[in-house]
Amino acid sequence: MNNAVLHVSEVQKSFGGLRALTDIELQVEKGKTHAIIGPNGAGKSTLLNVCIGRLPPDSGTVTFDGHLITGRPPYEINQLGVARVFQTPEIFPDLSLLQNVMVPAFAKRDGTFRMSALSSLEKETDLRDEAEKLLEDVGLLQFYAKLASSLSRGDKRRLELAMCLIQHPKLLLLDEPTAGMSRHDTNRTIDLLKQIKERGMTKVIIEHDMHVVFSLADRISVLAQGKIIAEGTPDEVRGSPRVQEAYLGGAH
Ligand SMILES: Nc1ncnc2c1ncn2[C@@H]1O[C@H](COP(=O)(O)OP(=O)(O)OP(=O)(O)O)[C@@H](O)[C@H]1O
Repeated sequence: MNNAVLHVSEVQKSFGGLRALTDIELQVEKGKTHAIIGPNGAGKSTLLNVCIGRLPPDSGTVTFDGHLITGRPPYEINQLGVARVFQTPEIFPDLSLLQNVMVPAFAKRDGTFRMSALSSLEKETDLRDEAEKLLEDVGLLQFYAKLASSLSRGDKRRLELAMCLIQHPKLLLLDEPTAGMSRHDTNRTIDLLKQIKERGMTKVIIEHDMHVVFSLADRISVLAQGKIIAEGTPDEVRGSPRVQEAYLGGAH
């Protein structure tokens, strides 16, 4: 695939005697939404952590936007344009929602962020306007002055999404972005992620909710026991007997 912005090649990762990833090949095309699905313990989060530099692979390479990023620390990979939303949201609990969204933009622009600079943050009207717009997009504007610690888990997830979007990443990695959300909020998040796609952002989504996967994905890779057992369009994956046997089953 010539237009791949993310290319994972021959990646292996073990934890002691457990092989979490075996010979992983993944190519994510620019501007597309690529879902990674698979049963619990299949290796999805491990793969994402390898891509963002949180875990070094035992062997193999990860290339992003022409840069070899294998073994580089997470902040360097982030500076290259990779942002991610985690299963457990990583937010600043003692800051307001608005401050939470502004901090990553400030940090990206200046390279570092000092808490002492926080009071000057809110005087940056362009940044503040953009942060408010993003809070509106994720449905949290009415709570902008509240402390982030007061939010539900699903709302923290949406706050973290806004914190990612203000960085204007080239690649957004989402680990179960709708977990803990009501069906209404899930659908709202799907709509938001569709809008982001229209802006040309590439996304990799790990998701258990097949409604979310089939609403958003251009391509799907299926992981089972650390191996990619299928890759293709949603229709191809849905029709694969191997996938049905390994994962989708009757329940999905
Ligand atoms: N830091 C770690 N140390 C030891 N084993 C780990 C570690 N992280 C993951 N594992 C193991 O590696 C395997 C893959 O885990 P991983 O979390 O990547 O799966 P997953 O597909 O994301 O699962 P889930 O859908 O439940 O989040 C599992 O057997 C898990 O127990």
